[in-house]
Amino acid sequence: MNKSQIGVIGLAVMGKNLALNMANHGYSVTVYNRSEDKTKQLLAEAAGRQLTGAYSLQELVASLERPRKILIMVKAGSPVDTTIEQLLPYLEQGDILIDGGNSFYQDTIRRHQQLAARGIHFIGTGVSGGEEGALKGPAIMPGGDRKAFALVQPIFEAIAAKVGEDACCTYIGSDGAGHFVKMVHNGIEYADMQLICEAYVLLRELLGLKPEEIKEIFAGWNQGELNSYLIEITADILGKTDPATGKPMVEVILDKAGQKGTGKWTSQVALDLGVPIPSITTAVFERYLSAMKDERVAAAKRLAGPEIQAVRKPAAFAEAIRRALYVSKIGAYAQGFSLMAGASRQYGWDLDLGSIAMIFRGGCIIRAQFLNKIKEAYDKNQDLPSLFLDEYFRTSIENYQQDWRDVVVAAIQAGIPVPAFTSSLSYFDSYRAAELPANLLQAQRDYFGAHTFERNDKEGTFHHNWEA
Ligand SMILES: NC(=O)C1=CN([C@@H]2O[C@H](COP(=O)(O)OP(=O)(O)OC[C@H]3O[C@@H](n4cnc5c(N)ncnc54)[C@H](OP(=O)(O)O)[C@@H]3O)[C@@H](O)[C@H]2O)C=CC1
Ligand SMILES: O=C(CO)[C@H](O)[C@H](O)COP(=O)(O)O
Repeated sequence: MNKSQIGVIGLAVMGKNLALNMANHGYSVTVYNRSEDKTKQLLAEAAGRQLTGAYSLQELVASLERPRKILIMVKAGSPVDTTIEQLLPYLEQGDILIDGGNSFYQDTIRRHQQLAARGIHFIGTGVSGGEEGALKGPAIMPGGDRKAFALVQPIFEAIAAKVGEDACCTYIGSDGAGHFVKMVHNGIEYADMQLICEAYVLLRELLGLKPEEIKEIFAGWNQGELNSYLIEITADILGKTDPATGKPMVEVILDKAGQKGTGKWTSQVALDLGVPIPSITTAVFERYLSAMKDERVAAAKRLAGPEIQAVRKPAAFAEAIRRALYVSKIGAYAQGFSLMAGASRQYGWDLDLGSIAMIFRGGCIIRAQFLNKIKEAYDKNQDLPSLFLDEYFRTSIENYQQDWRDVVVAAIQAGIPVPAFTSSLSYFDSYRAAELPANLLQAQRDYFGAHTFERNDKEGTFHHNWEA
């Protein structure tokens, strides 16, 4: 019997579609899932393609050509460790395990070390694009053993999304680098989604627009510099009707956001690395606040806010919202890319931020025309301290910052929460501030705890006798 070129374990949304994508590109694939029904269902759906089913891990391993290449697409966390443990007895030195789930990068570093000690190569790879991307072309962010990656590179590049001639797949760096970058991708995704939601609520509450009208505005925005997958699907969502009630679909969905944890990890890691990412963290907190639905409903009955005043020039204000959204988005991406730069220094990954922007251009959830500008910025200066300092982004903010401030002020005066717009703006203002009030903060620390301070007129560390 001919051996398959690659195996896929885990046939839920992602694994199933990645396996189909590989088969569609002419690769022979053996598929396995813990519960057999998913394997049988996939084989039935994919009749005629080069997919072979395996009903045990031993059978899967035996069906693969050497060195074996096995893509694990199971639920992130302990299921990945369980799967690896169960596979190990059947593997040989030189075999390659690939974890394509949303694994925490520290777990990937640990697994990489454990498997290296046994002569097994490990590639921790971010995969983004959801169900459709997995089938038609995701963005792929592989990290780990570079020589092992070379053996799977042709398969990854074949199935990845393409922008022009470029495959949205590039080697990211050693051990956990690929999963780190995917985690930050998701953190940026959280901020991007929150910002779009804030633009939507401003159009709804300040301009009194209906979903169908907001859909047209988003569709228009998608033709310009905001062009992106998330804006495109937002316009699409706003045009859908609930078949059961005839109401706009968006209006029958409960305002309680879910999350699987990658945004929270991004914020936790940023705190550990000492890199500020307020818009991303705010987006995580807003999901938590949204989940407190009962408490919010009770509070709404007791805590009054201002009356919302109608906006006098709606068309001009809608344009101001667009501009504020664009520059807030620049702020969120500046934070995400700073975090990757910080991690690159910390872990010695030597991340190529321009190449990362390039692979984000296609296949993934945050794909956007705007990423070309980020790529160009890092092509000009790969050590750029912040995207804000690139000429294109600096000029965009210069041109739009009055609208940014006007929109945030209008929202605050109307009592409409826009925490991501606001935190992006405050991040920008803090970043551009030559002086912050941390001088007073240092004095306070020294006053109550003798924590000492530096002076701006001479070198050294000082303590003042505050109570003298
Ligand atoms: N869904 C998405 O849009 C995206 C998901 N991802 C990531 O890709 C990975 C796969 O995602 P998705 O396809 O949504 O699947 P899920 O995250 O929903 O996981 C379900 C799969 O994991 C298997 N599984 C769960 N627990 C175990 C276990 N203990 N041992 C063995 N197998 C187990 C399930 O097998 P069984 O059928 O037997 O229960 C099933 O195949 C995850 O890490 C996810 O975070 C990445 C990008 C996008
Ligand atoms: O990785 C992804 C896309 O890039 C997934 O869609 C992710 O699971 C979505 O995250 P959450 O459920 O936390 O919103």
